[in-house]
Amino acid sequence: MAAVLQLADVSKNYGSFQAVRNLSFEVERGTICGFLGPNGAGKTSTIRMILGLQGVSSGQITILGADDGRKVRDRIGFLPEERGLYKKMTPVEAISYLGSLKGLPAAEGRKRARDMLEQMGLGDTHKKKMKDLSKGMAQKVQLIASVVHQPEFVILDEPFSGLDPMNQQGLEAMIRSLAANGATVLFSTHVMQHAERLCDKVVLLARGRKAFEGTVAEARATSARYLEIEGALDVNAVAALPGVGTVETLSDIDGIVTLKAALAAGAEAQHTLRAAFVSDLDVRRFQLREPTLHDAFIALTGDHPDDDQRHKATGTQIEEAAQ
Ligand SMILES: Nc1ncnc2c1ncn2[C@@H]1O[C@H](COP(=O)(O)OP(=O)(O)OP(=O)(O)O)[C@@H](O)[C@H]1O
Repeated sequence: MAAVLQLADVSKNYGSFQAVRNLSFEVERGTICGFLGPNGAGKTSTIRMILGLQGVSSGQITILGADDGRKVRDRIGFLPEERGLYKKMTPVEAISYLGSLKGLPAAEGRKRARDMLEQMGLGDTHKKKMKDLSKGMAQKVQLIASVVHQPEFVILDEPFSGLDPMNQQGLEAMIRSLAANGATVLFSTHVMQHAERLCDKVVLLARGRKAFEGTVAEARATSARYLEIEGALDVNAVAALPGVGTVETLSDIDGIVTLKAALAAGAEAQHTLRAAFVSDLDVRRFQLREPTLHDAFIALTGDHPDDDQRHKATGTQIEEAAQ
């Protein structure tokens, strides 16, 4: 598959501080790539270099065959992290104006703006000024403005931030439909769940360095499966069970603890559960969890990309021990 974006050994220094370090990765045409990392990892700096909005300190970037994003700006759609559209314009005016800067005729821009606003549930905002829209609404308008000229390559910097869960879902659908129509999408986020659901590929960034590049499944496979065990339990007794590696206490409420126990490669969770009952441990809940992208991120970088998401994990429940 042809790469529409290639970064080769790219670094960015701000004075003596190196925000991006020897970063190399590729994005193939027609795919959705998640650019992941906690706050301050260097995502925005990288995106600005990709777009040619700031120069690289060293290394090379090729985007849509060009050596500078500014040369192909009309073929790119960009949603910046800093939002704020022309406050006195209506959404239709703002969208068609930004489209016109990318070569889209005004009448066509207004028509597309009306259709896209309708699709995004903003059909009744036509007469309002941008300044009178809610933050989430204004963000959706800005998003529409960034893709109204139907760019080949869409770059979105933290597009999910500031949107409620319903609108986040709508944005996920929009990103999928952009890719289904042939566009390439690169979006940055520090919330792993969006990337987990959407991405063909993820690039994990930690303190300016690439920690991982590959599919979501490949990222997950770098992390161990684990057990979540709840009860009046002694950590050392759980650590001594067969197949169990390191044990972490997730919560302790009046002596009822929830433990996260890493499962050794090839170990059978059922075997561990049986041993727990034979040892007469007070197990009230026992679940086998598959590692999430979030778990993989922590395993790969030692960083927590988003503390709010820390305890959320999908998994297969083997058994709930009745009490
Ligand atoms: N113009 C600048 N001058 C000096 N330091 C900067 C500048 N821009 C960014 N930095 C620093 O570079 C590092 C990376 O910032 P960047 O905004 O690229 O990260 P990010 O991953 O996009 O984070 P966030 O999600 O918080 O925006 C941070 O430590 C930031 O303070």
